[in-house]
Amino acid sequence: MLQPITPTKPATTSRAPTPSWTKADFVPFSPSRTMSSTDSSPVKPFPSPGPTQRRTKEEIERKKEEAMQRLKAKAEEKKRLERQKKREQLAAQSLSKFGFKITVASAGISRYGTGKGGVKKEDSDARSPSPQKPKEWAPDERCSDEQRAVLEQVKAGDNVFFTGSAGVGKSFLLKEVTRLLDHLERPYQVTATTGIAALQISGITIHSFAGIGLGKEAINVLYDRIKRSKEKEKVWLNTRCLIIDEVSMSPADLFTKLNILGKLIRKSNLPFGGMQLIVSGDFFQLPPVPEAFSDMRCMRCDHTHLTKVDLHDACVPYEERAKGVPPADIMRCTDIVKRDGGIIAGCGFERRIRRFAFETEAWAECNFLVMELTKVFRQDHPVFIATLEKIRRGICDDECTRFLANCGAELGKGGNIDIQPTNLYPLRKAVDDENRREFEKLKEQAYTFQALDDSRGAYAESVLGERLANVPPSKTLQLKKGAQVLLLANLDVKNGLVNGSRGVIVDWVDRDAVPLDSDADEPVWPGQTQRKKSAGGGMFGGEEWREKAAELWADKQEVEVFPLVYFATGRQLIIRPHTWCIDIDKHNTVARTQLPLQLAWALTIHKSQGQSLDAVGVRLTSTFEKGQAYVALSRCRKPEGMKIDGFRPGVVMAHPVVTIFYDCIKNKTPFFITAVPPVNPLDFVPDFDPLIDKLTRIFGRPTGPIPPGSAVLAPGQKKPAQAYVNPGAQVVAPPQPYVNPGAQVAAPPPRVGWKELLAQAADAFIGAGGCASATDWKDVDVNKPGFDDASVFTAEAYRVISQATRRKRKSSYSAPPASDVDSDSTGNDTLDSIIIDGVKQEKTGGPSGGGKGKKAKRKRPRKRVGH
Ligand SMILES: Nc1ncnc2c1ncn2[C@@H]1O[C@H](COP(=O)(O)OP(=O)(O)OP(=O)(O)O)[C@@H](O)[C@H]1O
Repeated sequence: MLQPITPTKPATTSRAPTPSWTKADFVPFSPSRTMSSTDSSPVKPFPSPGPTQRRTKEEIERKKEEAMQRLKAKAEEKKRLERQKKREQLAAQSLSKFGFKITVASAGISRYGTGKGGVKKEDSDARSPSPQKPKEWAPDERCSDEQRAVLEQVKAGDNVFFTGSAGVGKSFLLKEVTRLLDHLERPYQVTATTGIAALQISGITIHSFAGIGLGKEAINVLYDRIKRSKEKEKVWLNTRCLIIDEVSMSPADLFTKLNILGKLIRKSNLPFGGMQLIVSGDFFQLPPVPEAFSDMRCMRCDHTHLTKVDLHDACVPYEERAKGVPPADIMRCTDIVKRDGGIIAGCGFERRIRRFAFETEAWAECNFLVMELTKVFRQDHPVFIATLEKIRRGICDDECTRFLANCGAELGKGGNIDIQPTNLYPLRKAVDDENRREFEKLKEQAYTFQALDDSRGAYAESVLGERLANVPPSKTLQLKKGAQVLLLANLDVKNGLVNGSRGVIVDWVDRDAVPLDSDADEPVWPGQTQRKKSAGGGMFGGEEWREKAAELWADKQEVEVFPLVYFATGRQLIIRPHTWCIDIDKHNTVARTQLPLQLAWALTIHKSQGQSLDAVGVRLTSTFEKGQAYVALSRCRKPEGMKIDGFRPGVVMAHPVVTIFYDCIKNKTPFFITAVPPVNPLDFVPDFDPLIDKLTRIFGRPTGPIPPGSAVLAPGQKKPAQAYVNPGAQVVAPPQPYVNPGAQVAAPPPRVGWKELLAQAADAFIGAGGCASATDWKDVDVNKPGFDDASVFTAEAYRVISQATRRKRKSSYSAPPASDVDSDSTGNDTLDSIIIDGVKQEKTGGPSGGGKGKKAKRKRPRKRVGH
């Protein structure tokens, strides 16, 4: 074996150096020479050959081989760059035809400056200030006075809601807000209510921030989910300031849940647990997608059986009818009597079905400083701006109709708008038809991909086709090189590859290709970013199961390639199959595996919200939603770049509640007035929760029935008490509940405690023959098919209680009782220092209040399960 040349020896010199070894030291290497363990003579190292030594044949061969490799690598690199350039050209060409530009964004976020990119660290951390904090901060010089005023309020720490028509620069201003927060070193999170809106402001979705998935479940389920993950909890705890864009698309329930979750996780009774809230949006634009009646779940106990009940006037203690606000339905969580005699207990919780976030108590609690931006930046044509403002408010007079009829004169005539318009349609079907037409124009070879559908449960199997008939990932997907595509899944949120991202297919990659380089400009191998990290191993929908589904999908395809897509964000990605699961109920799920792509020459109006476009074709024939026509018509920068089809005054609609809300903002009058106090967050936490004692000390014990809610304060109103004495208020102030003398006033439903609920559920479970007695619960496999919600609930509750009891017993009351059971606590809020209303409270009684002395023993009542 040869020793490496030591660095002290020059590798090449003009003269041969004198060897530092003697001839006697040189022992030629002979492979036959073996070393025996008994050989006592010290083995001398083989000396390195000097530069004058002749190279061996093998060495020459090796060098030659290396040189060849280098040449090959160089040639490949050259080819790669050429291929890359070609792909970029193709992508740029195809996207720019539609007015999209490729913006090469670096990975992560530049915290100071543009605020571009995703979250640099793990998603778990709020964006905390970086060490290179800019010394000086000044708003962008383009900011208007209104925009500067918003920044001042943000700086002051107020909860701010800024609103205004489309194009007044709300998203633009949010970027300025993040620059300001960076400067102030105030940890913040930038979120939006949809993936595409989040992409516009380089943020994440509000769901992703909160760690609540779709957020449809009851508050206690979501709370549990967050508490079980240290990372998710850390995000909530570390965020000082929460930014939410496109708040108009946030369902009212989601806003309510986030408020309560914020309080519970941050252990503070302040709205959203004391975070500063900066929300922006225009409620005249598209509203949140309404929840189907069959999908509604109880916010308190996650029961799926809700029934509509008559408005009992005693529960409507605020004035709203005088303003013309239509009364909202009340849904009550009720029992289900099963055919076999068992009962799945409902908790009796009632809530009013509201659509918009501003209709909730959570909104009222936040006491937003409402700031309306009025200067429109997207358009500069004064008549166009005035027309859009009328349409925003649901007004369409002759002047508007005439103006809109003359729009789009230059489009397609080779004038100053030479890009192909992006067509916007209200319905997905029309979008699909147009995409197919454009697709057929491409001369490239078409590849077809068939979806793989699967189901769990007998019922799911019977409705598989029906349930998957209208989902966006199509059953048969045809793609070609050069096709414009839309991503249908959040593949890499940090790098802006989210549901709605636009790109072009620039190449085909062999399915068996080895993982490619992870250069910034190279395709990221899908395994790194596309694998959905879902728990559950081989279970239906679990990670292993998804991998298997992807393999089965691949076996089904006739072609063995994946598309390489170049996105408008400047990133490219090999797109592999993705699986979507739709839960019908606990035991039935349908799933589709397909490439998460859709052709995208045309877009739905929903997907276009928040975008500015230079050339648009607006097709309004089948407009079905309030605000839809306004969103479509306000996307284009110039009237000459917008061609309108199917316009009639009837498509211009504004939601009456939104109109009332904005009138209140304009007149500085209260929207709703309420005497209902904010709900106690503990109404949504089971009383066997391990942290219940600690939480009770912060929030107090809930008393009385939970009001059905939805009583909202006016923008700018301070407290409910002040609302009634506000002399400036121009509305009839009704402090007394409205009681209809003719109506039979139904009594509010009795309060059902968690224990009763649990007992009822247990009875139902045992009654249904689930197991013989309560003690058998611990052996229950809750994942076994055939178990209904109640039994799962009961069995899991049993587990929680027994775990907590075991932990308590283990500690033998020698350690602080609450922290014993608080296995999920972050550790900085033990019994000795708890946070009440955002203020750290020191517990008295211990030496120097620091909690280092012996803790007082505390007798804790033994908890029993229902019966
Ligand atoms: N102060 C400003 N100076 C110059 N341009 C601005 C200013 N504010 C916003 N803009 C530009 O106006 C256009 C529209 O802005 P932006 O998308 O932020 O509006 P928006 O209110 O969020 O619209 P939408 O409600 O449709 O989402 C963008 O091109 C943006 O760069």
